[in-house]
Amino acid sequence: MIRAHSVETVRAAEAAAMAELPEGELMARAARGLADVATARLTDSGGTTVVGLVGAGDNGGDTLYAVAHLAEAGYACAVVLLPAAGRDGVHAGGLEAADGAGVMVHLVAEGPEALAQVVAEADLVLDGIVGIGGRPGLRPEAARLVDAVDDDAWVLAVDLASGLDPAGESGEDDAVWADETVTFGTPKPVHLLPAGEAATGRLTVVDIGIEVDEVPAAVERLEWDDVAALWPVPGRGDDKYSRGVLGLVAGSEAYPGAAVLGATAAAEAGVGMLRLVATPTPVGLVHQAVPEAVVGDGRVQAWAVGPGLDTEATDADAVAQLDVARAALGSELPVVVDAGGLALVAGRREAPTVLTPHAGELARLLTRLGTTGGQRGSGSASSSPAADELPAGRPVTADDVRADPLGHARRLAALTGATVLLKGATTLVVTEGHAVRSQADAPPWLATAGAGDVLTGIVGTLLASGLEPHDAAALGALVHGVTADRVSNGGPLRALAVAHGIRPTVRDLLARGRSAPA
Ligand SMILES: NC(=O)C1=CN([C@@H]2O[C@H](COP(=O)(O)OP(=O)(O)OC[C@H]3O[C@@H](n4cnc5c(N)ncnc54)[C@H](O)[C@@H]3O)[C@@H](O)[C@H]2O)[C@@H](O)CC1
Ligand SMILES: [K+]
Repeated sequence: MIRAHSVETVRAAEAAAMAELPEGELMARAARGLADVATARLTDSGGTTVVGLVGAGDNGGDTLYAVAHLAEAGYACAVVLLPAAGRDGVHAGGLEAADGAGVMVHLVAEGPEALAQVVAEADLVLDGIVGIGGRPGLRPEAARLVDAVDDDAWVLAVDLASGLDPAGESGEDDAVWADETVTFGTPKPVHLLPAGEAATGRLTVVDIGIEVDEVPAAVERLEWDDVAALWPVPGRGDDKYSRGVLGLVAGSEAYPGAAVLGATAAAEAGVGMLRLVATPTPVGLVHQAVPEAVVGDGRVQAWAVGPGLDTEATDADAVAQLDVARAALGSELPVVVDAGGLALVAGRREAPTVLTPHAGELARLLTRLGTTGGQRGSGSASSSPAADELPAGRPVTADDVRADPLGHARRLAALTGATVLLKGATTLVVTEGHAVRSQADAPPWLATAGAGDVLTGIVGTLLASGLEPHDAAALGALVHGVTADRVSNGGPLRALAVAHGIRPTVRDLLARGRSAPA
C-alpha cells in the first residue's frame, strides 16, 4: 500500500529526525537523492544542461545543493533565484554550495526575456520554487519562467510541483506540470489526489530517514501486492452460501443490459451465489449470459442495487422490483448502490453501504439531500466553490464536484454514513474515520457505458463475502481498473470484455501475492 502523510505529520517527523542528526543532514540527504535521480534521467536522455528554479524556502535549498552536485559531476548548471531579494532571499548554505561548484546564478532583476532564454536551454529543470510550505498558485514571474521550459526538457519537481496545494484539497490551474516528482520520506496527499496527481507525473520517493510508518496516513492507495491479503479466497470448509450470496437488483425494460454486465461481473469475480431481481427482459438476457444466476428474491448476504434500474417505470414487474430495491436499502444487510439506485437513497443507513456515484450523480444526490452549491465560479477549477461553502441555495453541479471531488465526497459520506466511491480518472473512496483511498489503476478507455455496472458487480461480490465497505470499494476499484488496463492493452475496450477479464486478473493478482515475500 502506498501511504501519503499530511504536511503536519511530515513536519513532526522531520523535527524528530533533525533532533537526532547533525544540522543540515536531512537537507543534504534530500539533495543527494534529488541529484541521483536527475543524473539517472540525464544519462537516459543524453542531456547535459540543468536549470534550477529556486524559491525562498528550504525547497529552494534542496535545489541549490542538488544543482551543486550536478555541476560537480560535470553538467552545465544554472539557477534562477526567484525572490525579489535576490541572493539574500534564498537558502544561504545552498547558494554557497552552488557558487563553490561553479553554478551560473541568475536573478529575477535580469528581466523575463533573458531568464526565459536561460530556462529554455535546459535539458532538465529542477522545480524548487516551493514545497510543502507553499501556498497554491504561482507568482507571475515564476509562471513566465515555467512557460519558457522547452517541451523536450525533463521537469523534475522537488517534493511537489510548485503551485499545487500540498494537501491536495484544492485544485490549481497555475502550477508546474512535472514529468516526475522526487519527494522526501513519504508521499504527500497532493501526489495521490485528483487535484494534484496529473501535475505530479511519475512519483519517486527518496528515503531521508524520517519515521512515519507508525503514524496514520492521510491518503492510501492499494497496490497489486495488496490484493492477495484482502481478496476473499474460499477455504476447504466453504460452500456457496458461506462464501456469500449477492442479491442483484438491476436491469429494467428500458436498460436490460446493465443486469447482464453486473451479473457477469459478479460471476467472474467468484460470487458464491447470485440472485437476480429484475423485470422479464433482463431476466431473459441474464439467463442466457449467466446461467449460474438464480432468479427471484431470497436470502442474501449483501445487495447490489441500481445498475439499469428504472425508478420511473410504473408497470407491475417494475414496481415489484423497486419494492425489493427499497427493502434492500431499508434492511440491515450491506448494500452497494449505483446508478438508478442512488435515486432511492433517502439519507443515513446504519448498515454497511457503498455509494458509487460519478460527479453528476454525486451532485444530484447532494442537492436532493439538502446540500446546496456556492456562488457559481467563473468556470476555472480554482474559482469554483469548495464543498463546505454552501451559502447560495442553488443546486450542486457536476462542475462543483469536479472542482473539489474530495470535499464533495466527504460531504456525502457525512450525510449518509456510507462509503462514497466517487468515480473518475482517479477514483476516491471516502469513509468517515478512515484515510481516504485513491485508486488510479484504469486507462481512460474505461470511461465507457456499462463500466459502472461491472464495478457494482465486483463490489457487491466483495460485500457479500464479508469485506468492510472501505476495503470492498477500494479493492473493487483496483481490480476493475487493472482488468480494464489488461483488456484495453492500449486500445478500445467494452464493458462486457472487462467483466470477462475479471477472472484471469484476480487469478494473476492472487498468484502475485503467493509469490511475494512475506
Ligand atoms: N523540513 C525538513 O526537515 C526538510 C525539508 N525539506 C524541504 O523543505 C521544504 C519545505 O521548506 P519550507 O518550509 O522552507 O517551505 P517551502 O520551501 O515550501 O516554501 C516556503 C517559502 O516560499 C514562500 N511561498 C509560499 N508560497 C509561495 C508561492 N505560491 N509562490 C512563491 N513563494 C511562495 C513562503 O513565503 C516561504 O518563504 C520541503 O518541501 C522540502 O523540499 C528537505 O530539505 C528535507 C528536510
Ligand atoms: K517544488
